[in-house]
Amino acid sequence: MTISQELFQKAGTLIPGGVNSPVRACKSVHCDPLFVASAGGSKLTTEDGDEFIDYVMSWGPMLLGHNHPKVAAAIAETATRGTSFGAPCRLEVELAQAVVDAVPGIDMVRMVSSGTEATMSALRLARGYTGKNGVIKFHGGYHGHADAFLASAGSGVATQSIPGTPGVPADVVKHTLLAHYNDLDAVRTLFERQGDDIAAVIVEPVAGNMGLVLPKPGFLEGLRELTRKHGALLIFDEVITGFRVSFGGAQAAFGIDPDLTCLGKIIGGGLPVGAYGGKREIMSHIAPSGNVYQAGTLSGNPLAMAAGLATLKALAKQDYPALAARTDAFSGELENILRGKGVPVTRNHIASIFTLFFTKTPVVDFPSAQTADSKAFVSFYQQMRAQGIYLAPSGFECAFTSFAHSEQDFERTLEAARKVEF
Ligand SMILES: Cc1ncc(COP(=O)(O)O)c(C=O)c1O
Ligand SMILES: NCC(=O)CCC(=O)O
Repeated sequence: MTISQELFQKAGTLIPGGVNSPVRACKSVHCDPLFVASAGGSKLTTEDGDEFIDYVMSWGPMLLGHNHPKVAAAIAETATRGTSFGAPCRLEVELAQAVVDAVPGIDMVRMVSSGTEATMSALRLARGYTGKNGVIKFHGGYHGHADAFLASAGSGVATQSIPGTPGVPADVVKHTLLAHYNDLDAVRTLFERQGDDIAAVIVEPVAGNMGLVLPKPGFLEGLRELTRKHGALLIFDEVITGFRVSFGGAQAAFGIDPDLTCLGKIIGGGLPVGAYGGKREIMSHIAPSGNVYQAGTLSGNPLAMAAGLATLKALAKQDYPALAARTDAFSGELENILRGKGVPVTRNHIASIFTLFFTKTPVVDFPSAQTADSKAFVSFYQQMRAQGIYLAPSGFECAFTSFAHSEQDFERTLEAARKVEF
């Protein structure tokens, strides 16, 4: 047995499924998870001493690469002054300023400790602000694990084929309305039928939890128009796309002005941070300036703020278009290699994110993502992992590159792909 396998066996007796988040268990690719001992730049090193080129990057946060010296130094320096105050600190103001400066739709922002908290709180605010209950989400969209969002969710819910999660009351689910991503007509119909009681549309502006799916031209614009028309809020869940699709997120890249924006992952530089923000008039309804309650013992934690701030400062100096072009070229070559082996492949790419779907069908929504051949994916995943390439263990997730990935990393990855047999 490897050390990872020993640890996983022990973990299984102590932690449900042996993991603290289901997607890590690698169940659907019929592998045991690798236990990571350390990470630096584009690489992970396991407890067994094996090195992997990482395209998971902690599920998105590590856009600068693992253990970036500036981020590590900021955390260490801040820790010398204490780890949690439960009282306001300077770093919260500085990170809030950095977020407001970067993200066009955010005038005010509230820090929380995860993406789940950000989306859950944004929905509560939308309901409190509009006095309505309904929320439209998209099939295959994942917004964390709050009750309202687990219906037809992507990511691990899709990977494990969990139809409707036990434990979520029907009284809650009845307020969640579903449409297919990129299907504006379906959203229009929901508004026509039930518009009086729809508080918000929540959308990943670029979907990243059914694999990567780009918005069709006009889709996001249409959501903006429909929500305005019916007095509902448009919530952009930019937990993946924030600071990644561009420094100002997908909203800056696509020129759409959402009412509320949810952030997570990159904003914490690898520490537990989420945030939700938006128009001053709406945000001022949050307690204590307003009556929509939301709180957190560790919200605005100094170590987390320091990591986020150091990350955003370093990212502001990075060449996003260059990384996008390199990721496009690399993922395009990967696509060519696989196609050359006779397997059908559809590639979706934006910025430093891509997904290769094992299907001929263009992937524009959850049903088309589900046409991908999961057997081919499992085989690809296993053979790549055996050659030191660490991909997300599900066809419904994205591959992430980072500013730390070198051309040599890409070349080694392509070399591994050339050896894969289907
Ligand atoms: C788009 C999106 N929203 C929300 C979340 C939830 O964030 P967290 O896992 O930090 O709770 C995730 C990822 O997990 C996500 O990808
Ligand atoms: N794209 C899905 C996630 O990032 C989730 C990570 C997790 O639940 O561990």
